[in-house]
Order: sequence, then C-alpha cells, then structure tokens
Amino acid sequence: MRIQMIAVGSKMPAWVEQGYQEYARRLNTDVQLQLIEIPAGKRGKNADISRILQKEGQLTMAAIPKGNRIVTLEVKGKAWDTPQLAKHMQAWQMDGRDVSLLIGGPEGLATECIAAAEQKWSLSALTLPHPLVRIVVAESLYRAWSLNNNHPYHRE
Ligand SMILES: C[S@@+](CC[C@H](N)C(=O)[O-])C[C@H]1O[C@@H](n2cnc3c(N)ncnc32)[C@H](O)[C@@H]1O
Repeated sequence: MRIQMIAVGSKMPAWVEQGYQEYARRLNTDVQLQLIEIPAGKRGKNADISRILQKEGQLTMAAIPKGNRIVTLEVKGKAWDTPQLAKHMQAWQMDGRDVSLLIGGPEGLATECIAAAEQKWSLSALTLPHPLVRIVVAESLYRAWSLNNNHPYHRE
C-alpha cells in the first residue's frame, strides 16, 4: 500500500526534511510513504487569504490519484492512539486502495479537502505547525506499522 502525504508548503528547513525522511525510509516496506508538496500561496500584506486557500485546495485535490482513500489531518478530527492507528492501517491495507493524507497550510485545509475526507485524523488537541505535523505523522505511521509487524520499535 502506498500512503501519500500531500502537504501544503515547500522548501522546509533541513531538520524537517531529515525528520520526515528518517521515518519514511524506515517505512519503505509493504507500506510506502511518499511526500507531495503543494506550494503555499504568497501571504503578503494585502493577500486574499480565502483565494489562496481555495487555490491550495484545488492543487491538493488535483494531486490525489483517482480512487484513493482521503484522510485529512485536522485538529478537530478523531484522536487515534497507536493501536487504533495500527488497526486503521490494517483496514486500509485490506481495502486495497492507496491512501492520501492531507495536511493544510497556515490557515488549514480548504473546505473542498475537508468535504472529501473519509476519515479525519487528529494528532492532538494542540494546533501544531505544519512542518512538525509531517514528522509526527511519519513517525506515528512507522510506529503503527511496527506494531502490526511485531517489530521491536514499538513497546507497550
Ligand atoms: C498550522 S495548522 C493550521 C491551523 C489552522 N488554524 C487550522 O485550524 O486548521 C496546519 C495544518 O497542520 C495540520 N495540523 C496541525 N495541528 C494538527 C493536529 N493537532 N492534528 C492534526 N493535524 C494538525 C492540519 O492539517 C492543519 O491544516
């Protein structure tokens, strides 16, 4: 199964790239994680934020391969602990479709993306900066995979 992380924002600092790559590389097994970056619109002084958000939403939707399961990362989504995430991952694999995980930019995800979600995943009640979200998601997926595969990385 391929999991595509489609995230608004590009040109991340090196620590973000390294953190994400560390877990994406480890996950490169029967579950493969890929990152697609959507360039964030320029937020100047008089920027039309709703227009920028709409454009980011259109680009995000266009990056999703046809038929993929869409899961949005939202503060107000469902909080999953690691065993629950591991169960979702198993269900995703059984389902046979690839998964697109959508991460928004500074103002979050466009309405279009939120409306398309089959599942909404919350990492915490805290609003996290979007670069950090990439790393937390990659690590959480790797941990869930290790639980499903009796790999010693995850300990109870
Ligand atoms: C800086 S946040 C956007 C904040 C925006 N005010 C909102 O409420 O969505 C950027 C993106 O990171 C993701 N994100 C941030 N915190 C999160 C959390 N606790 N759980 C899940 N996703 C989160 C979401 O995809 C969000 O669109």
